[in-house]
Amino acid sequence: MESAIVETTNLTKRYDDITAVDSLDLTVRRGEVYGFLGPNGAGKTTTLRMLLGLIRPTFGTATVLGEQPGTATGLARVGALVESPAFYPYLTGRRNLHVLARYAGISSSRIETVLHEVELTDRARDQFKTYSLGMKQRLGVAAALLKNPELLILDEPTNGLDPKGMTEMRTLIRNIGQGERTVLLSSHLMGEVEQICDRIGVIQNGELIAEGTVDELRGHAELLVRAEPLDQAKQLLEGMIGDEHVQESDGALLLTPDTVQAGEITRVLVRGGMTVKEVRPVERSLEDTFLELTGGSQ
Ligand SMILES: Nc1ncnc2c1ncn2[C@@H]1O[C@H](COP(=O)(O)OP(=O)(O)OP(=O)(O)O)[C@@H](O)[C@H]1O
Repeated sequence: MESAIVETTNLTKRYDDITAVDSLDLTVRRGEVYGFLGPNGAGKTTTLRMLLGLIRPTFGTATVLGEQPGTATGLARVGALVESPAFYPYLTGRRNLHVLARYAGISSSRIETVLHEVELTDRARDQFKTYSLGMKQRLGVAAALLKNPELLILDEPTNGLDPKGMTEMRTLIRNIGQGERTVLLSSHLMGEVEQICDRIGVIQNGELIAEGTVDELRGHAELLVRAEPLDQAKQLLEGMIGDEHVQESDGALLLTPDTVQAGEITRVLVRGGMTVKEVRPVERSLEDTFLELTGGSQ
């Protein structure tokens, strides 16, 4: 059994003096929805194109479904929506899928299944040019699903969609990603990957700067402490848990997680003669983590 559906080692792509992707080591596991998150220009599309064998790495390797990217047997098991797919505007959605299926040697029996999967059955008789952007994008996903792929790769699937289209696409991706099928998608919207992905890889300037589940990346809650006098409380707590775990912010102290319990902190401060006004955990959002990791660029 394959340990990973996608695995890259030192994957690097250079264009002259631009390093678009820099020594990337990422792992996508079977059955998960993996979000490749990063600001514009971070190297997401370049990475996905390497995984599909559309471009060659400068260094490093990638394995997709146990094979090198771009082999015929590998590609038969991978569906992708990386560039906007070309559909015939005057043909219906269904007819367009027929053309693609025939071209790819896929049985037309899949067509109704995929139309149903992307919820386009009701509009399948309409010409492609009458579709909303969201429907066009969903037809693109339907096309990628025709070969019933084990791995579906989607590059910024909600880009350019209105809020309703985005919600529909996100629901669709969650549904597609249930069960055995693996989905790898890129996005620059952290709220989006937080909603739909099981695991996330954060990329910036071509480098993978974090990888993990939403919970792992978010980290544990910090502890907020308000006590008077604050500078004495700070000194006391620094002595107790180390300078690096105590930060002053807005007239309060923020203690990094996994160090001590609220009760213990309170006891120590009170015993030290300080007035304790508040000790409570503060949840970090993934947004905080993302902004921290990427230095605020999005
Ligand atoms: N063919 C190319 N020639 C030269 N530079 C390129 C080429 N393709 C990509 N780049 C550069 O590589 C970097 C990464 O681009 P890439 O498109 O992979 O980023 P991205 O994360 O997908 O961003 P976006 O969401 O804006 O597409 C950018 O600086 C881009 O300008």
